[in-house]
Amino acid sequence: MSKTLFRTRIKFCGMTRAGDVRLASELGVDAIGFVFAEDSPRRLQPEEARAMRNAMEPLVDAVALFRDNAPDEVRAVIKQVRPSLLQFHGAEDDAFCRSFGLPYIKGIPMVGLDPAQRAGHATQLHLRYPGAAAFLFDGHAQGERGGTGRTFDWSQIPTGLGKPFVLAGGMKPDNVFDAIHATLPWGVDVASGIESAPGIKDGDKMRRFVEEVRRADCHPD
Ligand SMILES: O=C(O)c1ccccc1NCC(=O)[C@H](O)[C@H](O)COP(=O)(O)O
Repeated sequence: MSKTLFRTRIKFCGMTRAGDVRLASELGVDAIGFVFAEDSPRRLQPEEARAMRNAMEPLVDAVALFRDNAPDEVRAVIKQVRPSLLQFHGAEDDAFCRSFGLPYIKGIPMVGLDPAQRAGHATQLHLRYPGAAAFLFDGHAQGERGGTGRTFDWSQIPTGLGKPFVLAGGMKPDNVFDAIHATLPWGVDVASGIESAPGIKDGDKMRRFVEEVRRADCHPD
């Protein structure tokens, strides 16, 4: 596709208030993430997420995020919230991620990789998650939770993935322009960089974030 027509997708993650969801939709955000990971300060109950799902406009993806949740819990969320995509951030394998019949994004920790993991990373990811719709590269180490606002060394992003990738980890209005230029992701994902407190989104930061992504798309070189 011509560079001038390409548009970097935006996902706002860890929404907990219907007003924030409405503003995100108005700003043209592509996807909204609801967190069900047990240890998250942004964790929602399925009924809370359902209320926010109902505040979403058409043509915006609802993403349900899990970290080693039990299969029954994933199924209960799907039934109540009707997400269009699932996102897994734990030790789930491909068979588990696929078993719910929805496309899935696999979160990949990018901090603390050893040389063996770095070598042939794209191939390893292909073999481990053949069913993934996309990978999301995040700024935490294996076994840690995401959503902490930490970046990672973007030069470690594997090349030759053959699938879209989403850049996450410490994205904020002040660095997302440079991050897009440095890595050319399919999309960017942000949680804490648009917050005033965990789960409480800040309208000005949300607006500035979207403006900076649009600016990067208008200045591809
Ligand atoms: O957000 C959480 O609390 C969370 C908990 C457990 C696993 C993943 C979690 N969040 C992942 C994300 O929200 C995104 O990957 C995010 O873009 C990265 O977070 P941040 O660095 O705060 O932008």
